[in-house]
Amino acid sequence: MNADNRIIVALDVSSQEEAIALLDKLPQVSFWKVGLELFVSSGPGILEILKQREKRIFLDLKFHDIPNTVAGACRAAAKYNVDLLTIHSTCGKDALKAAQLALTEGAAAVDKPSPKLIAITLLTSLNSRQLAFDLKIPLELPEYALHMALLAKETGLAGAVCSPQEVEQLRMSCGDDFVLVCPGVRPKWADGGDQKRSMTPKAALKAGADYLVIGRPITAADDPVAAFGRICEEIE
Ligand SMILES: O=C(O)c1cc(=O)[nH]c(=O)n1[C@@H]1O[C@H](COP(=O)(O)O)[C@@H](O)[C@H]1O
Repeated sequence: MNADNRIIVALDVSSQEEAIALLDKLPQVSFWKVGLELFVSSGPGILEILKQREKRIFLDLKFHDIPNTVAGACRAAAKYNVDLLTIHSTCGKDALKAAQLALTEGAAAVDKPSPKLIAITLLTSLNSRQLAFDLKIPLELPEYALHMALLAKETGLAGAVCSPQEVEQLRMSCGDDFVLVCPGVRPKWADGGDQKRSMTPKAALKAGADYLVIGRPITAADDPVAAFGRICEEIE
């Protein structure tokens, strides 16, 4: 796979019009992420637009609920025929299992391939201090992230979302077939913003990420085309 096919650009805007403007500006991007801001603002229409343009789609709705509810949400999401879908590992094993089963059944019911369900391990906006003092988790951060990834793997999920700082360890423990998606990616020249566990795109890929999720360093740049091009050059 070309290095630039491994970049998923986050469409974190608040209207379909803004999203389409970014799609028009960046036709070279092949994989887009639709997250909570855009989906809640404008609904599923954008998914159809991305499909018409033959783009791959990461539908990042980060489900987090009881088994019956996440299963229902996954069954409904299966009809969108996206490539990746997210759920929080902290839902627990029963909910992860129910979600995976419902997604597979939902996709079969509409005769579409099943999206890959991937689990959030620990949000990249959190650091070890917050894990210990705010969330009161009595584990070292890398150990916690690995535990959450293994929970997803043992439950039959296709992969996990993790920070690039943990991806090497997760790759070693979860194997090559487990899809590892890394947000919290920052080129040296970009603002860190609210991301706490970052690495550069090149270092994240070298550490074992399958895909990088990058938003603001591209979409909020003065020149998004130049920013995307610069990142592709840096990782080639
Ligand atoms: O699931 C995600 O994609 C995600 C998980 C995570 O732990 N951290 C994280 O930043 N994300 C998403 O990745 C994107 C990162 O955007 P930027 O910080 O602008 O590059 C946002 O859309 C986040 O919702």
